[in-house]
Amino acid sequence: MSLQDRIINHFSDSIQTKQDAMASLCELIEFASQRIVDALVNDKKVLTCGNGGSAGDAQHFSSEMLNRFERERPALPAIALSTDTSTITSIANDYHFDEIFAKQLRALGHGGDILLAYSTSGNSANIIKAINVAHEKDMLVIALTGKDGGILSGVLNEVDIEIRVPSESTARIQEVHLLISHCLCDLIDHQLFGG
Ligand SMILES: O=C(CO)[C@@H](O)[C@H](O)[C@H](O)[C@H](O)COP(=O)(O)O
Ligand SMILES: [Zn+2]
Repeated sequence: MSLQDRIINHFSDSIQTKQDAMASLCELIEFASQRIVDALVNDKKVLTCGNGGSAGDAQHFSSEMLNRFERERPALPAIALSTDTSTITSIANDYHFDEIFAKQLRALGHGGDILLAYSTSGNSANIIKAINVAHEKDMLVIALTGKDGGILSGVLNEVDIEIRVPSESTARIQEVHLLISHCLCDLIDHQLFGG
């Protein structure tokens, strides 16, 4: 296969995954955006986490909340738990890598806040531990996953929301997670500020 054929395959697979996701996930994305808006109007915040490319997604979303998405509007409260290298390395060094999000959440999360967790496999132990802490604190969990949802899908409670991208490919799932994040930003802005 030529290099250009490989590129065409990546684009075709990405387009197909997005079409599959569009056909199955619109209602859940709408519902998730409404839960985030409910939290924000009650002076609560969104805490985000993820590993690797998903750490990038977590901070991408929080920066669009804190700064702006596509319009001028007030800053919205969000914290990415994947960004503070001093805190992350010390927790991993002194305790365990599985604790890097959970320990921050114990300090920063409050009842009514939302944990927005990104995991393509649903099997990252530090995400599972963060979800357990979120539940202890009466936070709602919105999980962006893929594949079969992994362990994560089994630890969510009945009010949590799992948005599972119908794909087995980590890269394709991440590409749709980014699109879903931008949908959430747009829907949040629209519900809060109109237009
Ligand atoms: O970006 C990629 C692959 O596209 C990688 O960095 C990937 O995010 C890492 O392998 C993560 O550790 C995978 O974690 P998860 O999505 O299974 O929770
Ligand atoms: Zn990636």
